[in-house]
Amino acid sequence: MSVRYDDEKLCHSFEPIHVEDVEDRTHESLHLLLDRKGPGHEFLGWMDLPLQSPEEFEPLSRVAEEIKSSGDLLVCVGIGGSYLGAKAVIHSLFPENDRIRFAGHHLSPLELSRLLKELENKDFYINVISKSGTTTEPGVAFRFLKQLAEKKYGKETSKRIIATTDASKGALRTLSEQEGYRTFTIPDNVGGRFSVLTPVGLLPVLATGGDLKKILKGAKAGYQQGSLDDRQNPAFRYARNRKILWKNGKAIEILATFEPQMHYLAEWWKQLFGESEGKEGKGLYPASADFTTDLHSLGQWIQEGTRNIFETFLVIEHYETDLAVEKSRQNLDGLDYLTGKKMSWINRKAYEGTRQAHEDGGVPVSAFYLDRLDEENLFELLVIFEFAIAIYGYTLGVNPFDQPGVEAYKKNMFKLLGK
Ligand SMILES: O=P(O)(O)OC[C@H]1O[C@H](O)[C@H](O)[C@@H](O)[C@@H]1O
Repeated sequence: MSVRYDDEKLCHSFEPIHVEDVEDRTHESLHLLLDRKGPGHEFLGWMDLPLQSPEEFEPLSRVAEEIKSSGDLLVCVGIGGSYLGAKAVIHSLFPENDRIRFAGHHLSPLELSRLLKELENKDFYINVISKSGTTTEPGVAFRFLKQLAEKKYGKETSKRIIATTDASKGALRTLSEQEGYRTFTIPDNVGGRFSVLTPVGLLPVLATGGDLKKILKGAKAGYQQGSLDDRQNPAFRYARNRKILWKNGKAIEILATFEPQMHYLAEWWKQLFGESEGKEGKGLYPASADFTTDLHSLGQWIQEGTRNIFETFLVIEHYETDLAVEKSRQNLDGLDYLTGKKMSWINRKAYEGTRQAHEDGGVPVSAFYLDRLDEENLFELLVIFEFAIAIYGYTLGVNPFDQPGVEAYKKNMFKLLGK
């Protein structure tokens, strides 16, 4: 177990009467999930994914290896759950990898033009990812990218495009079969935002250097923690705390980290939580902050603004790469008091100081500690978050596995586009 949830101080701030009531409801919700009897139970395939064995991924590992060893760029085309898991993991673990690009998660002519221009002079693979196979943003981007690939590679194009989509439905499946692309399947019972442990997340992550065995080890540890039928289960405690805070008028949760490499992890978390809990007039607004950067912008608001927020920190305990401050000749910058101190230690003190300040300012705080930033810790955390939001959704009485509200903007857009 490398991921630890610390909510001790937070729990002391709760009135016992609030805890008891919510604790029972959370326990029922955990059971609803484990017994697979709650709303949306047909989308619980994500619960089985952490228990897969590396052998089950052989074809996927082979393609990932082919891309990795080619030295070519990999362009991942997808939006929402079809790109955030891979982006979160790659940005956290391999930020130095300059052979991955993401497209299809926006409608910007500027960004897409820039990418197409860059690709003119480079060799590339495309991994187009869409569960429905009909999403507009990746569909449009893929049309441009496919045309460029066809111009460049002619008949060889089909060797350079890999589609990750539904087993039988959707335009992407039909197109892939007609064009002879290699395909990987997103299981029917796994929703997009829960798909990081399917080919959706794993092909890009493995092609970028991720270690499958470590990934599955971490995911299994997350499963063991998140599915534990015990009130010490961190996903259970986190869900219960969120419910108590929501019931007591908190509207916004800020997921805050002191590690910029975890920026996209928070973006992944925002989709996972936002789409799962924000419905029927209920749910917390999942927001995020990058510290210490945002302490110089949002810090004022968090410290003294409307008291409808609480904060969850993501903290890395040990850094493999570190720097120590060296003594200067004249101490002109006044920083000699830090001589010999490591950056990780300074970062930790910034966290401790911030946490105390925010607690003093009336912000309820808890934290997830990761022993280090690697595949095992990261996937353990991702799976704990998946369990937590499923349990929390059930405490609210909503179906955490649908997202009916996302259709509203699409309807209007399609009308305006003349679809
Ligand atoms: O994978 P796709 O079918 O292209 O869907 C991509 C994303 O878009 C939708 O609008 C949903 O709200 C998301 O949950 C989903 O992850």
